[in-house]
Amino acid sequence: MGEKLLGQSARRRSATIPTRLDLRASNVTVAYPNGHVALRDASLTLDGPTICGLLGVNGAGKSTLFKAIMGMVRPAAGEVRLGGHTVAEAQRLNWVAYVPQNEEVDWSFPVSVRDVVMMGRYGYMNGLRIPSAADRAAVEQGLRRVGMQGFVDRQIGQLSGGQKKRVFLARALAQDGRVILLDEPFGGVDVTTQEQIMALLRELRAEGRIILVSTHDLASVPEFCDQVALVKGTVIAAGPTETVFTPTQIARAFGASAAQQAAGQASVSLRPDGDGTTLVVAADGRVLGRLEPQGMPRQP
Ligand SMILES: Nc1ncnc2c1ncn2[C@@H]1O[C@H](COP(=O)(O)OP(=O)(O)OP(=O)(O)O)[C@@H](O)[C@H]1O
Repeated sequence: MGEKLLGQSARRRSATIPTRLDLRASNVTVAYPNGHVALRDASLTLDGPTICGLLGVNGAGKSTLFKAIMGMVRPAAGEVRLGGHTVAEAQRLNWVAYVPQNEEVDWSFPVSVRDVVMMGRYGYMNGLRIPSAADRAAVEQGLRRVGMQGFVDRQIGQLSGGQKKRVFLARALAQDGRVILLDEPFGGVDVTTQEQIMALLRELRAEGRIILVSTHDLASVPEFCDQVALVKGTVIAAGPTETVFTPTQIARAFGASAAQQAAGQASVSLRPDGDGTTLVVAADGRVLGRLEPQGMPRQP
């Protein structure tokens, strides 16, 4: 009976996966129970396959947008659709996989690496959660792809920060999500691990998935993001990296002083103007943009 049910749901999944998947967040507003509005009227469209960087200061609303895409918070207004499906339907189809920030996980919980990665398969199992041969193979393959196959029986709390991240990536791989959300995958990892994770994300894009990555590592964005979404209480700009990851837009999202560092690679400087605004100036003296006191851009 269980096998039969599993077979039916597997058929349903394969029948409904579109060849091109899109993610559409439309005018999403999220308020937490304490009344704090973390996102207001946020819209983002991603036509996969793609790698999109989600950028913004601490508290800008990046994790909240992830939670809305995963169905962990219900928007007070607006909606998220994946391949035309609601978030609840996409969850049933196992489309959305999530790699959390290390800080979000209770590492004292006594589970092995195998158990954590197997969680990615729960959506494919019946109520008894007895792994099939396919589930075990997906777990093994996920761990192999992130180079953690040698740690399968280790308690998750006994791993380094970078190793924990790789295990959660393996969980997302085992889940075979069409949309993969990564919350700061490069925080606290060494350069080699960062390069390995980037290479893996490129592979996942080549497999047709949508990858949405929140990161504070702005320097790496032009190298590995096709698109960028800037978040500041809403999505203030989104689109191809070359058009959105510009000094003026970075200054808009990160504020004047942070933008000086963030946009250092683009050789810009910020210069106060007489009327209380700030000029964004290129190395050759061209004025690239002008920031209003509250950080909103205006044409020079
Ligand atoms: N459960 C909650 N209840 C109330 N407010 C919350 C809750 N979670 C987050 N917030 C607030 O919502 C805002 C957005 O938080 P969010 O975690 O989405 O930011 P973020 O961009 O992911 O930040 P970071 O870069 O620090 O991870 C912040 O002001 C935060 O304090």
